[in-house]
Amino acid sequence: MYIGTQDLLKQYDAYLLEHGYQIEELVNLASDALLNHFTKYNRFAILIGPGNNGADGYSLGLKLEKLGKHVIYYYSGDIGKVSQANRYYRDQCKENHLIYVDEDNINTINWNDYDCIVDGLFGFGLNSAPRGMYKIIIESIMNNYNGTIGAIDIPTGLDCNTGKAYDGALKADFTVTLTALKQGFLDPRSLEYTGKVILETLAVKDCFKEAGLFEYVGEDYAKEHLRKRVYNGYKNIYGVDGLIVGSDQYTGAPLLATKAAYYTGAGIVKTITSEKVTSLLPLYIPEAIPVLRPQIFRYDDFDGYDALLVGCGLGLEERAFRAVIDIMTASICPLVIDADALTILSRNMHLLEKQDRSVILTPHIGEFKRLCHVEDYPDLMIAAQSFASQYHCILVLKGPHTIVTDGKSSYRIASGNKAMAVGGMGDTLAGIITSLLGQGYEPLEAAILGVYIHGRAGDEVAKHAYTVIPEKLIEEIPHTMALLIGEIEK
Ligand SMILES: NC(=O)C1=CN([C@@H]2O[C@H](COP(=O)(O)OP(=O)(O)OC[C@H]3O[C@@H](n4cnc5c(N)ncnc54)[C@H](O)[C@@H]3O)[C@@H](O)[C@H]2O)[C@@H](O)CC1
Ligand SMILES: Nc1ncnc2c1ncn2[C@@H]1O[C@H](COP(=O)(O)OP(=O)(O)O)[C@@H](O)[C@H]1O
Repeated sequence: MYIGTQDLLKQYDAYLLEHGYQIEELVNLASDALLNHFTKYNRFAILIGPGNNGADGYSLGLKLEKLGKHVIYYYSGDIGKVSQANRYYRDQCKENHLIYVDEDNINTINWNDYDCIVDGLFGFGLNSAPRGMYKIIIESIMNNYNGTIGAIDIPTGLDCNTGKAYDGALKADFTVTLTALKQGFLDPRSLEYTGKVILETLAVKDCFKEAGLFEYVGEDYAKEHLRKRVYNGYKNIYGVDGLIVGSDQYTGAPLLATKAAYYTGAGIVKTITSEKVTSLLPLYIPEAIPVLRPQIFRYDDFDGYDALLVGCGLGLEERAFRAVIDIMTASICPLVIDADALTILSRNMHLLEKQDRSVILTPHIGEFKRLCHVEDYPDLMIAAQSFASQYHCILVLKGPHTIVTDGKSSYRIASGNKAMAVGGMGDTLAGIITSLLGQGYEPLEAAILGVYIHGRAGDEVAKHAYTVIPEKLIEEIPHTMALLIGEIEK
């Protein structure tokens, strides 16, 4: 299953059109996919907007008419300004089935004459609140209609990217969404407007990835990719991780990252940290190996590691800058960069350009903006893809349904919940991803799997808790992994 934003979906349509498809043909395929979901109704009012959502409405209506259904098309706006496909399908409709709605006749329409209203007013092309007659039509239906409303692609008035309703939106009973889920549907509050969401893909060449759509990653991915531990495994085969984390000022983050790495299955974790943290570490997690962080790293300080993590409570003092620069220039194994190290990196972006190894960056949105030196983005998913592609790195952009992308393949992760908005949660995730990287998972796989496991462990805790404390989440990790691998039952 794939996910798109308004711009990504436009990109997908453009990709198909550039690869030999005609827009009328796509609309025909869209109505083929829609048809089954409407055949149980008999009398249809199809609301038609000016774009291809309206074209889908006409094309669907023509097919319903062929099945003997009663169909009336209600349209409005400037008829001279409709899309090419909209005109093409409109021309095939019988004149006496087309009703132009204006202020004079809106109150004469009895919507309850129909057992189904099909919403083909606006789809992903809507870019502001419906105005004028469109708004009046929506209000008239919402105030008077008692039957079933089925939306094509997106209920009119719902923002495709945010899932927020504009002033004037239809509340559908069900939405048949085409090609990909819309980013806005990830926000559960959108359900009030979409009703049940049914995804239908069109019968076209599989080009979701080429066109840049995001894959939605759930339990199936984790089950397929998570590996069983082997019968005669020895700790070294599960990796030696070096965590360059913590400072005398920030002592909690390194403890959480270290514990999370162990609980995710790391063989050995060496926590290269400040003096204060070296003394706290064994009390919190006796398995950990504290290493006092040198003022200046030498090349051989990085020998023998399978994965490195830098960040998590490192601070922003001069020696933290020194440490990040040393790690970026003198170490060679796969690297995870989190928290303060991202802020330091944002002032030294040239360091990222020179990396000849896998680098995973795990910013939250604030850190990402700092890395990009921008205040806002028209489309976060596209911004994430471009960043990863420009810097040849893997980007884990944290938030609800965290984004993971290497610029070529892009994902949104299904697990995680609002109870996880607690300090220390990012440090926990960084430890999990580093652990998987050290265990030999491919870097992109480690990032996706790490985010899924983190969110899933959080979901397990949230089943019986109002907040998810990182400590509790970490302790849930081994159980969650055993569940996913099928070694224990729910
Ligand atoms: N790959 C796919 O998923 C396909 C999608 N199709 C359909 O095409 C739709 C997208 O078509 P379009 O890009 O033409 O977009 P829409 O049909 O959503 O509407 C775009 C039109 O609405 C106007 N508009 C936008 N906001 C407005 C506002 N607030 N008030 C008044 N007018 C406004 C625009 O100027 C444009 O004319 C999809 O939602 C889907 O239903 C199919 O037709 C083809 C294949
Ligand atoms: N509302 C939410 N829904 C889902 N996941 C969330 C939510 N809030 C936070 N998270 C997750 O918690 C983690 C928070 O990371 P971060 O902001 O770096 O925390 P910190 O800096 O405090 O360690 C991320 O993995 C994020 O995806």
